[in-house]
Amino acid sequence: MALSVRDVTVHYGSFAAVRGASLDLADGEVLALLGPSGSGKSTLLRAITGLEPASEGVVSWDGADLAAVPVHKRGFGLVFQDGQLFPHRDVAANIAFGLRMHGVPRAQHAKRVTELLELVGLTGFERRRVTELSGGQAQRVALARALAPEPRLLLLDEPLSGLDAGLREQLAIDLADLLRRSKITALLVTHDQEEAFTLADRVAVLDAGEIRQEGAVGSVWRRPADDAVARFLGVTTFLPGRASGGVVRTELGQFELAAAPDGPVRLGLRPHGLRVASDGVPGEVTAALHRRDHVRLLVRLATPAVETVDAVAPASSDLRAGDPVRLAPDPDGIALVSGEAG
Ligand SMILES: Nc1ncnc2c1ncn2[C@@H]1O[C@H](COP(=O)(O)OP(=O)(O)OP(=O)(O)O)[C@@H](O)[C@H]1O
Repeated sequence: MALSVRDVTVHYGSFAAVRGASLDLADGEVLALLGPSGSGKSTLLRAITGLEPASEGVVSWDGADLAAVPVHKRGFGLVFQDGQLFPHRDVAANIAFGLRMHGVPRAQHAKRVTELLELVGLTGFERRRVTELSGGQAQRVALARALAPEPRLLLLDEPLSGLDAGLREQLAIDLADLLRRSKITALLVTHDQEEAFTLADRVAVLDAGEIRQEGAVGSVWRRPADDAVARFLGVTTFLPGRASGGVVRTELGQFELAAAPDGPVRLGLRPHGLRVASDGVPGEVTAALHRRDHVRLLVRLATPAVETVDAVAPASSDLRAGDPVRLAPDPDGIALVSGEAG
């Protein structure tokens, strides 16, 4: 295991911002620390880098404890939300800074800078002043600078959150491609689930300083460990049911869920887990919100198990509050929630 974090607790004064966090990261793997604002993601990342002392626990690399290894000797590359470039230097000098710090001979700088600019999609930008870059370009330069000394671990703290939505999506795709192509081992902090799912192989979901669940992206999405994780991952309705042979019977109809163990289960529905259909559970629209590619509905049902649910209709729908509607389940929007209700 490349990175290993065991029972790490970090205090700010008497307040424990991270409690008993453990995680592992294998070579070439990308792990996202995902969680709401204030859940302790940045604090855990800072403890791993050595920027924040842990009051308990061990951070090790290939089995060697890093406690006595200073930040700049850990072989980690860092990228923050605001890339923190040197404003008075051009792009090449910013990237070469990382090389100088790691004793790469000056004669090799220009070639390496050119390679890195190509890697981040900024070929020919060497002489550009960093004050003349767009937000997205600046983050690409920050990434190139962090990658310059070939770090054994890349740590990214909300690297895309300062950018507008469209750019963020594009840069997330480019970054995911770069991490995979170059087989970079990386730890990413984000509060954005789409970003985490685009970039990471595995996610660790934090809430109130604790890692609540850790696993492959798909399994965390489909089987959240508890209600808090489920809510954070977009579940808005909880629904009891009874499973038998991969079919779950509920008051809102039958759901096919191969993973459901026979017996009582708890389902978590995301809004698109219920769709407007000609045949289904009857209800009345109480609100309709028009989104780019669908209409999000709030629907009052006549069932005792759940009174109000979120649902979706096609973008072309002209449903309004007060209209009668029927809803049918869509397995794609349904998760199996483990653990205690909360
Ligand atoms: N230097 C500090 N001194 C005291 N408390 C701090 C300090 N830094 C963070 N905290 C507190 O620790 C908790 C965790 O903060 P942290 O920044 O790690 O959360 P986060 O999940 O990264 O949040 P965000 O997504 O908003 O950056 C918060 O309650 C925060 O207020």
